[in-house]
Amino acid sequence: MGEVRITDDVKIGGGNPCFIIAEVGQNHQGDIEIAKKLIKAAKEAGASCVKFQKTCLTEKFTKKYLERSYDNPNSWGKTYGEHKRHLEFSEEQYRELFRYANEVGILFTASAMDMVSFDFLVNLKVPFIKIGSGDSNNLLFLKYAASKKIPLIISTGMVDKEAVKTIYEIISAQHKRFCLLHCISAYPVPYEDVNLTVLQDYMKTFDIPIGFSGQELGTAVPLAAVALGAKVIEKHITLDKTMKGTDHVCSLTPPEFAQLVRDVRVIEAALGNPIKKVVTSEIPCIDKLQKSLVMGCTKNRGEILYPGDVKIKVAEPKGLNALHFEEVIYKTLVYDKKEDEPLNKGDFC
Ligand SMILES: CC(=O)N[C@H](C=O)[C@@H](O)[C@H](O)[C@H](O)COP(=O)(O)O
Ligand SMILES: C=C(OP(=O)(O)O)C(=O)O
Repeated sequence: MGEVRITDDVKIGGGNPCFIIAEVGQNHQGDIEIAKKLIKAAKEAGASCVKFQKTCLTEKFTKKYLERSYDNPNSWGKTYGEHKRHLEFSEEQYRELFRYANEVGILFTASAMDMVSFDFLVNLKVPFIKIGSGDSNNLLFLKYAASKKIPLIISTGMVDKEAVKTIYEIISAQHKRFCLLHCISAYPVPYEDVNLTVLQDYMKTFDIPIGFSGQELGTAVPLAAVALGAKVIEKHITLDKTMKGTDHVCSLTPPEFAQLVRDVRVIEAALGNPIKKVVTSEIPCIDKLQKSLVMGCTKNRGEILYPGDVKIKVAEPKGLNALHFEEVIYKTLVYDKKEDEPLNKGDFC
């Protein structure tokens, strides 16, 4: 699996730490101060990056769609257009947030929800661009994005494996600086629909870093994703899950996000390497509790050690590691030995 370079210091894939994206999305309620609080919270939680969603409404939606009534508790307007306009930051506000994230010291980017937004983000000089699941079937956009040669992280909700292969082919025809995220687009995703083992299939099929964008509740599923080898994790972050908005319910609060990051780092450390061996930290327990070979009875030099004559016990001093039991049986004692005395190499021949 290749590595994707995001900045001079940050790479995704290989042995690099899992890249953890705090997805603000539209959980800022259209309020730049809340957006800044979320950037700060993402930094303090230890996220690798904070992400927004940039949309040019007339590029992403048809006029009719924007005029459609959007009458629900998460709506910020009577029509979908009013709702989205309320949530959309201007380019100037994006520049302000970008500067703020730089000051705070966290990578900043957004998903480009259309080509106009893609160009804006390229000009803003974000380190990579996210393409959300809403564009996983948008082959024109994917070709355009690939041609710009900026690193991409692409989610694959709402399509099947054939479409994911098409995404892979379109981008890799131009470059390999991209990652694919397994994703199911529901808010929240029922656990039975997550199908996390798709990650393993992606890892077998594609020679690029694979990650997971989770819209289910809690942190168990992204943690399992890391255990399965995900190199990118994306989760929504919110100041308050009860706020108005479609995504708050499946988001993590700052303390939950911080716990996720800590747990991801624990899992990465714990995955270690697959060669089973005795490790240094076990030595005190070996010294204290590992069993060794001792005499089961008193016997003299020249006598044969029959199976019942050798016991396996925790002893001090220790005898031979008990794994050598079979090598001792039917050997002849070279010294006199009392019951419970350790049996060592050289004590028999
Ligand atoms: C597929 C996709 O774009 N999903 C995004 C990323 O997860 C979401 O944040 C949507 O923007 C959000 O759920 C839309 O909510 P509403 O329609 O209430 O503004
Ligand atoms: C829709 C998005 O992401 P995902 O498909 O990963 O939820 C996004 O990043 O805007």
